[in-house]
Amino acid sequence: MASTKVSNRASGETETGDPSKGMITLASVRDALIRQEDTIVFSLIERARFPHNAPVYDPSFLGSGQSLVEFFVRESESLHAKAGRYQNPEEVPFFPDDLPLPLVPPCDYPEVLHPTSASVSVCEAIWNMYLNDLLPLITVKGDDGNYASTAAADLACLQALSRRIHYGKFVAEVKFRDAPQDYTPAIRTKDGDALMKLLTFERVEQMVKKRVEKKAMVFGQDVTLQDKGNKVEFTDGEIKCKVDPSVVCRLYDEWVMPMTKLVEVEYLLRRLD
Ligand SMILES: C=C(O[C@@H]1C=C(C(=O)O)C=C[C@H]1O)C(=O)O
Repeated sequence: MASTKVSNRASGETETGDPSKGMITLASVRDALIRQEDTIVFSLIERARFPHNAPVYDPSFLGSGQSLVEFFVRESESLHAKAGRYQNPEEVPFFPDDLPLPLVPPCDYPEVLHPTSASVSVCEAIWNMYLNDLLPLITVKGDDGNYASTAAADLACLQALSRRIHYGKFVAEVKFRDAPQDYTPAIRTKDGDALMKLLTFERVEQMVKKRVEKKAMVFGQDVTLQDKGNKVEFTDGEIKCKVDPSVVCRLYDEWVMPMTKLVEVEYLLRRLD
């Protein structure tokens, strides 16, 4: 199987693979996706601590026509851009227009992605899915006034989802390099459906869904103890999860994996430009 050199910088741990080996393979890319599941599940658990807090999403709340969550994400991305975050091809901003230039010297990220394909972004779809579909499923109705903390939790969820979904570019690059003879005809004829068939692995998708459901169950449990005088024991009892595991499974099934595959297709369609 072909592998792709990504980094030999001493401190350069990237999501794409083991920097000590400096290579990526489909297995190492999938390992990175598995690790990102933890970040996504934990960020959803953090967001679910707060009720829906509708004013955060109300464009009239600040009086500027921009919702608090949009303001929070735009301002955060501006700061992150100055610090050089978007020099990293693994990071895709939600609001790329008018971002300030980095104040830090350029970082020589290894060129793994094809230059014209690197610009693929499904941020708008992620934004709409998160606000309209996912939030009502992971939060209870209500308003506790914790608006800034809520927006900060939203930012963490949005960034984790975006990173995972846009990671499809790296998946697609490795798949292409592993089997250019399979992908090239469909790329040349711009056949998105054929590309979708080629890059889909049903069995892997089944495992992803099962694993994230289990992670939501394990990570979202309260661990309670009972002090029995001479020893401390775990308390048995009903398990209540902080985020519904079936919702996390559904998130991956209906949105995360389809969007990742859309990124893969869009990337491949431009791969030979
Ligand atoms: C990401 C991959 O491509 C597709 C998308 C998947 C996902 O988003 O988890 C899983 C399997 C494939 O159908 C992959 O092959 O690992």
